[in-house]
Amino acid sequence: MSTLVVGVAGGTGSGKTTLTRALIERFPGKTSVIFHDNYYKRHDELTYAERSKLNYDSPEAFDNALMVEQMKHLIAGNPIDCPVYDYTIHNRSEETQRIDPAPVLIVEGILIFAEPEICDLIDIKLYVDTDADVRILRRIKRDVVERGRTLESVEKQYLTTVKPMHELYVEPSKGRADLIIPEGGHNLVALDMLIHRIDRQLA
Ligand SMILES: Nc1ncnc2c1ncn2[C@@H]1O[C@H](COP(=O)(O)OP(=O)(O)O)[C@@H](O)[C@H]1O
Ligand SMILES: Nc1ccn([C@@H]2O[C@H](COP(=O)(O)O)[C@@H](O)[C@H]2O)c(=O)n1
Repeated sequence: MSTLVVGVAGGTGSGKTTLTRALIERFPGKTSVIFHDNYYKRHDELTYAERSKLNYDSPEAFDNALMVEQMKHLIAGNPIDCPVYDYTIHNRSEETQRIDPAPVLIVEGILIFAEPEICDLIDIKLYVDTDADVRILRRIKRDVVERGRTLESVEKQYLTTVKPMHELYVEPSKGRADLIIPEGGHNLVALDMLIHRIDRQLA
């Protein structure tokens, strides 16, 4: 079985997961997905307060070697036990998740195109492009409702690390994309083109 690797990058809150979900729904049973976020480094040695101050928007925050190794396993047709990240504690959880290989491997994350070894394994590179004001509004809502954060902590993190790292690493990585998609999973024209391209691979 040959594997088509589709990368979905873009800033925080841009709509990456929405696009990823739209692709999974269109190809039931034919996709496996891995999220770069699940490969954030473990920090058991730090307290919650110390972990909450770390920079989570730089390539060094991730265990990229493990992600590359597991991507290669999936591409070779073998299952993996993927780490599972828990944003509410700023740490990797004790669980792992079994992921089986599939004809289409979707890889999602803000920094996947900023890491050459990950980028080199991706066949179709998609960058979801959304204005920064829209993204921060979405992020505030999500981080407070789903990730147990306060408004003040979201604001502080955004200004100290998220925004500068976006400008340093995420935005420049757009240049490595094959396709730049405004509106992500809601862009029906782009979605249709992608579906045709993936259909061709699966035929
Ligand atoms: N094109 C869009 N128009 C309006 N809302 C969107 C669009 N794409 C995503 N969203 C919403 O924005 C929020 C963040 O989207 P998500 O896909 O989780 O972003 P990311 O994975 O890039 O952080 C979600 O609530 C999602 O429903
Ligand atoms: N403990 C953590 C780990 C990561 N983040 C933030 O997640 C963002 C990436 O996820 P998206 O779904 O928004 O793409 C990234 O910008 C990190 O700042 C966090 O807040 N806490």
